[in-house]
Amino acid sequence: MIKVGVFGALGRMGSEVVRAVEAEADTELVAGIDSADEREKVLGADVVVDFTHPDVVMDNLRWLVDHGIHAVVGTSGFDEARLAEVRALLDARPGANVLIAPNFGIAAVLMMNFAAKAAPHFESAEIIELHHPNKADAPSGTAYRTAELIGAARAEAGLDAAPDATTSELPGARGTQVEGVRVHALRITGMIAHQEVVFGTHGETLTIRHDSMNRESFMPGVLLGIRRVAALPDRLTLGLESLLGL
Ligand SMILES: NC(=O)c1ccc[n+]([C@@H]2O[C@H](COP(=O)([O-])OP(=O)(O)OC[C@H]3O[C@@H](n4cnc5c(N)ncnc54)[C@H](O)[C@@H]3O)[C@@H](O)[C@H]2O)c1
Ligand SMILES: O=C(O)C1=N[C@H](C(=O)O)CCC1
Repeated sequence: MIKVGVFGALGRMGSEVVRAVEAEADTELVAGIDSADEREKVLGADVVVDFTHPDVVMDNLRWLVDHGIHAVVGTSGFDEARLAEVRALLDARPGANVLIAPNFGIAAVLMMNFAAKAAPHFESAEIIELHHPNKADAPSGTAYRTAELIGAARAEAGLDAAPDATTSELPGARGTQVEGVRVHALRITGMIAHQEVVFGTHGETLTIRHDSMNRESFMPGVLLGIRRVAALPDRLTLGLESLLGL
């Protein structure tokens, strides 16, 4: 039996994780805590799942690593500087592994993987992410990671910057840039989590689209993380790709 704690248990994702952990035969909920609770309630857990907020997740991770508890993290906001900080934390303390996944949807992971594969073959590439309007961060962690993957694939292929003749622009009209890739963030009532990656070359375009229709869609990936995090070969794993054999 895997003993699981949940940080952010009253939130949209955390409450779904609590339900999923309670429903499985091989996982047991030690405690679900939210911002008003003491973290000590999860002592005794093998794994803690964090779906909180980018402003608090680093402090939570520090605490988990200090206490030797494996962490499965879905909270967004992990840029290279934060990942370096997590590596330093892990180097200083033996014991816990950390899995950080920008998106636990299996189809979302495939979408990112396909986008990275397509990237060297197109001179233009832009990302449109669409989410519910209660989302705190923009662009999404998924869009950020997708842009990093596309940027790296373009650089490796020796591609120049994507063509763009814009010389006059209202601020924001062309989105933001991550690793040279334009990212546009939409916040739309009725939506959950969606992304389009649009590629173009002469006479052909390719659009790769992913849609999460509900938050249950993330649970198979979260449960996979819970089951595998303790035995992962690296102390820090980024994304579900290696767990899916990608
Ligand atoms: N990786 C993925 O697949 C995935 C999927 C969905 C959402 N997310 C990310 O997960 C995060 C949470 O999303 P959400 O929609 O559930 O947000 P939410 O606002 O519904 O839930 C966050 C919860 O965390 C609680 N919280 C805040 N600080 C805390 C603390 N210090 N300790 C414990 N709990 C605390 C809040 O009170 C709230 O209940 C966001 O960063 C979001 O981008 C990731
Ligand atoms: O609902 C959210 O918030 C989501 N956040 C993640 C992100 O920032 O990419 C994953 C999708 C849902």
